[in-house]
Amino acid sequence: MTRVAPLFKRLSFSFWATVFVSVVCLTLVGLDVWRSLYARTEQLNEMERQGANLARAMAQQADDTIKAADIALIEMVERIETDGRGAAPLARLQRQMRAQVDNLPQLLGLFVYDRDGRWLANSLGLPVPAYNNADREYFTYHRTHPGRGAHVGRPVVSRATGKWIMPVSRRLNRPDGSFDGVVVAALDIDYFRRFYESFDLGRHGAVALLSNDGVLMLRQPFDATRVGGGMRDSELFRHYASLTGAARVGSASLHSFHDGALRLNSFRPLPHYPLFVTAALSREEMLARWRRDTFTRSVAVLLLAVFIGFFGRRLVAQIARRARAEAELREARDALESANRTLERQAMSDGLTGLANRRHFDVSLSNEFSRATRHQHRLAFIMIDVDYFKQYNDLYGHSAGDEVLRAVSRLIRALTPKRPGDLTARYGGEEIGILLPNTDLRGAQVVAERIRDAVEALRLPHEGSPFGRVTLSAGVAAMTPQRGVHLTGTLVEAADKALYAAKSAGRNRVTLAAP
Ligand SMILES: Nc1nc2c(ncn2[C@@H]2O[C@H](COP(=O)(O)OP(=O)(O)OP(=O)(O)O)[C@@H](O)[C@H]2O)c(=O)[nH]1
Repeated sequence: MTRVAPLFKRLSFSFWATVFVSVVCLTLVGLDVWRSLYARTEQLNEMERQGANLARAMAQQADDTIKAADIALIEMVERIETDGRGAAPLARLQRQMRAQVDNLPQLLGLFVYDRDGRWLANSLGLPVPAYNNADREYFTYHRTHPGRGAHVGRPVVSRATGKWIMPVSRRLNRPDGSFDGVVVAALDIDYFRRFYESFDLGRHGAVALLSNDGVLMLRQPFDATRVGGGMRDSELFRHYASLTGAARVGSASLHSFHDGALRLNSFRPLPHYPLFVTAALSREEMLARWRRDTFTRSVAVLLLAVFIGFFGRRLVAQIARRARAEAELREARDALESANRTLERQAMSDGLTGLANRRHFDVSLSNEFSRATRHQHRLAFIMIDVDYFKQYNDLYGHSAGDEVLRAVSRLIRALTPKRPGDLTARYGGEEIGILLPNTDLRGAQVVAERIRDAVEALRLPHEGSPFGRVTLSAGVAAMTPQRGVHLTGTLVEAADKALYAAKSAGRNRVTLAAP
């Protein structure tokens, strides 16, 4: 604290004002940068949440759609394997298949093929056998795989309807377990597309349904050249395939297989089938609005900071100018006061000796006389005169005489008591008076003797004096002034008379006035 406080005072107000304006501007800009970064993170988080929600909805819809068709297939397998393939059971089965297709809007048709791929029954009412489907991928799959689970095949264009379908199929077995044909549900690709079209994916977003072995089942926007094709080389598939378990529900920024754009891909597996969905949203598109907002606000904040900085600077400069002007005024006032004090001192003091002058002495004498009268104190006065000074001037010159007066004055000043009211003054010519309030005759005599003695001891040569050196004589008077009886002049006259007596008695001595 003790170090900080002086530092605070030493640095100017304009310095602190500059610091304040700078801190305000920097804080403003800093807060805006922080807010913008926070908004960006929020925007990306929101995008991730949106992608995850989309993926969840798509996975659920695909799973439910396939499951409904698969339940119909399970029932058909059960019927055929139980009731056999006679004309009557097949006619009954075909009626039931038509009813199923009418119930499920995602179904374009249900089909039964024998072990050679020939049509046994269908829900479309087409003559049997109309086509042979032994070449289809799902047919080959079931012929070569003894498993009884559902198989979701590559999307193909239906031979019966000419529409894009996704085949879901199951294997038919003989009682001995050997292959005996396939039942197929043809899912309408348009059914999925209509669902996907209901999502707002932005201009650069995309959603897709893929099989776990890398076949693109469906994509929105729809791309007929890629649907049913392999995507094993795509960044998306490689990333998904590297994940296992719960990690397959997640998201990653990946480059698109289709256009190379960087998108945030949220993926999720279907709960019951070896498929997964992905919802890809464009980071650039999502951040475009954030960029626009940030740019507009940043320009406004920067303008504000520049505005504050500019006017702050002007204000600080003005404050600094005013502070300088005030300092100059203070200096001028101090110089004036000092000059006044010097003038005052000069007006009250004697130029040659530096002692109080006659005017000062008269004022002090009057004051001290009144005070002594009021309090009935004694007031003493010593009148000092250099002996044979005229001769000294004549012998050594006026300047040398001045020098003696200065030396004697210095001595007298040094030896005179310094109590309040004591005053040493040049009374006139080579005469010096010493006013000593609260001092009796004896006390004043001691002072006078000490001065006389000291001057003599200086041994300043004086050929014109019988003593051979500069000496002085003093007359001492003291009184307790009585109101209406004494005047200020009374004390001076008494001292002057005593001085005259000292001169008459041979000089270089102190004479006391008669009480
Ligand atoms: N150098 C100098 N001389 C001064 C000054 N003031 C007065 N004097 C001279 O002091 C002398 C005073 O002489 P007087 O008082 O007549 O007598 P004195 O020669 O001192 O002799 P005594 O006083 O009788 O011992 C005069 O010649 C004045 O010219 C001064 O400021 N400087």
